[in-house]
Amino acid sequence: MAEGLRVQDSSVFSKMIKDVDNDSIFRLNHYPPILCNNNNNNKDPSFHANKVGFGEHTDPQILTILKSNDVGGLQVKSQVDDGDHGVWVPVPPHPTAFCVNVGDILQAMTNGRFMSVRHRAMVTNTSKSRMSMAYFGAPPLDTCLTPPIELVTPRKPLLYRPFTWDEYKKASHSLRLGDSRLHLFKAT
Ligand SMILES: O=C(O)CCC(=O)C(=O)O
Ligand SMILES: [Fe+2]
Repeated sequence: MAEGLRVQDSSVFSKMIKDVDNDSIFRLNHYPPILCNNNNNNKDPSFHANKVGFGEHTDPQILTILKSNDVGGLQVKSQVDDGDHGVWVPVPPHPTAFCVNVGDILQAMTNGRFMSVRHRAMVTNTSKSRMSMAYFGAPPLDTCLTPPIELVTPRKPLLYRPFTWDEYKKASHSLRLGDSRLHLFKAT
């Protein structure tokens, strides 16, 4: 990504994740099937369960590498503008591919060239559990997050003030899952 952005230090993003003190995490999510107490045990083909299993959010870290079993449910929101007019686009499970999401701090570190993606997981299956696993690459807590100088120009001034990953995590604890956290760090 750094090479694609013509950043001289091409390890500027990867070195944060490779650091021995990185704060990366690995999470397993389990979405049990929706059981419904209707009279025909959900065998009615017109019955479509549709519930939010994991609410709309952006991942706060640098990037996420995500994979699920063969049960669908992941959706990403397209074109989020100020009026929040995006539409939900399903991301079907793939047997051999991972889904890679840009996280909030990559958005800050690329000065908005890459945008963190709003996504959610729906539960639509009435018979089979959905399982997903996600690796969230994060820097050490005390890393100062600010874009490389090549990405800050008079035409693209600094969007977010420098902050540490620790500061970002603490600030987001005061917000709800779906709230936008990055705006707390907007440069003035
Ligand atoms: O289960 C999924 O596909 C998405 C999970 C997710 O967004 C997360 O764990 O942050
Ligand atoms: Fe997520």
